[in-house]
Amino acid sequence: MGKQKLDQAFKQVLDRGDKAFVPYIMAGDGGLDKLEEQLALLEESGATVVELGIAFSDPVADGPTIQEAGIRALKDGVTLTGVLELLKKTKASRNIPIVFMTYINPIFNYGVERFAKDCAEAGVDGLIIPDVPLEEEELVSPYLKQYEIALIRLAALTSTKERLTEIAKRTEGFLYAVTVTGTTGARATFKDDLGAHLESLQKNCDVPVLAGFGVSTPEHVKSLTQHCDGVVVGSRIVDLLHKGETEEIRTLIASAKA
Ligand SMILES: O=P(O)(O)OC[C@@H](O)[C@@H](O)c1c[nH]c2ccccc12
Repeated sequence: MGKQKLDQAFKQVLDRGDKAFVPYIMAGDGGLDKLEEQLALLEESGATVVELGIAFSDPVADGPTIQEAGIRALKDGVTLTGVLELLKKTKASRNIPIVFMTYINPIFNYGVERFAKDCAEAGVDGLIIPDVPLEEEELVSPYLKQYEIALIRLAALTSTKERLTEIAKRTEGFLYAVTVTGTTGARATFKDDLGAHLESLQKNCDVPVLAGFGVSTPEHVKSLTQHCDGVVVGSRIVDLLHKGETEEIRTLIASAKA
């Protein structure tokens, strides 16, 4: 459960010499009744952990692909409550750890303590909350600690060395190393010194370092994972899932294998 389940999942993958692959999908894109099947597809395809997005009306960190997926989910009437209920009901049919990506607003609206409790009951093992900086995480961290839910911190390219060190020290589950300055979305290339940046993050971090934002091809996965423990892929997966291109999804996930 929780943090421990994440640690075990990463250990298993890294011990056999593979890299971690964390796909992101928008919960309820295509209808909430499809979620169980989508999670099963990702688990079968060899994903290490699934990052599940909760649709929100003001997704400040997201680019067009994920914004559109969020709009589709919201139009379909998907809510945080609905997602939690579905995950709770289908928990027994799943082995793969789940991490929520949600902005802080829906959590406040739901009630922080109740949210942490219901996440634990639904089998949500970790959280990514992009609009809660280090200085404000006390708003949620005590409750997450109580239910052993990992708070995954994001390391931005623009942060100072001191700040990055603190983030790497505090993070739980994994460190989310953001590879670009800007919003989510598939990109063609990365900055030249990204490898060195990822390696320096790894030096200060006891949990796996995963690179995310812009990662969209098997070639990206191969080259980035020379410098870190794995990748997070969002927009490309959202796009392929929307188009029903499941074979492409399998190929992309398999590219993290040794
Ligand atoms: O879509 P990309 O560029 O592959 O990036 C991953 C990303 O989608 C996923 O991790 C994510 C979706 N929304 C976020 C908001 C903040 C941080 C991360 C995310």
